[in-house]
Amino acid sequence: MSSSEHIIDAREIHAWYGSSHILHGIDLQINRGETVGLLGRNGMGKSTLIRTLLGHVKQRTGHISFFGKDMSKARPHEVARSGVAYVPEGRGVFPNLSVRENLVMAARPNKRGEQEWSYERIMQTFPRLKERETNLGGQLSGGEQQMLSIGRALMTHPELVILDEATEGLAPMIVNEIWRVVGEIRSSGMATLIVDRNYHKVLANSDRAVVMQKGQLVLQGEADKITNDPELTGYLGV
Ligand SMILES: Nc1ncnc2c1ncn2[C@@H]1O[C@H](COP(=O)(O)OP(=O)(O)OP(=O)(O)O)[C@@H](O)[C@H]1O
Repeated sequence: MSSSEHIIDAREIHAWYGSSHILHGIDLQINRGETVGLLGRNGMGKSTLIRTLLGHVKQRTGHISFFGKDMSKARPHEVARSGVAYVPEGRGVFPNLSVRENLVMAARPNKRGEQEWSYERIMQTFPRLKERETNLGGQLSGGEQQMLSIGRALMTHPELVILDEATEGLAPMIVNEIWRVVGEIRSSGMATLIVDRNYHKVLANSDRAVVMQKGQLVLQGEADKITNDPELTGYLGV
């Protein structure tokens, strides 16, 4: 596969916070339309890897390309323009704008100039947001804000959407809603990188999974194979 077919092609990534060496030579590729689960215990470097790919961690070495273009030194706003949407835990919502305004202002057509994820489609996908259409972002529950944040990401028509702990701290019913939407995104052909504590759900909803331990990738492969790997539970501490 040529590198331009990879959405992300990261090689030998190292990253530091001050003098703490956190990532130790990570190679990660994400292909078009692929759903990848990123697993590992707390503190193993998952968020740091995502933040490094997005240009938020300045102390980094290695090679990162997006769609075959060198982005090793890119800054966050340049990455954001490259077709990768990041949904951080419970953020990215404007509290003083309505649900509708939050969504409409994010809209950007896809490469063919179409609004595949239109406002109406987002309303169908998230019936709870439809009920809150005129409410302000700041009046929503945590789960609704998370849905709005995912909805905003979809309306930008990214090639890849990164969901970092999207279900963290939410009520079970909302968590189920979010997993349903993850399935819908997957079947729409949009690539996804998912981090979530519920590794069963991650594996059930991914094509491929990678497992991190102490800043390194220690296990990777097709999700159904990883599920049955006897080393998995050891790496996850479960
Ligand atoms: N801003 C920071 N400054 C210094 N050290 C940090 C910072 N953020 C994270 N770390 C450290 O980097 C290591 C990796 O943390 P990271 O958040 O990437 O792990 P994680 O796998 O995402 O875990 P979690 O699920 O707990 O977020 C940890 O040892 C953490 O304490």
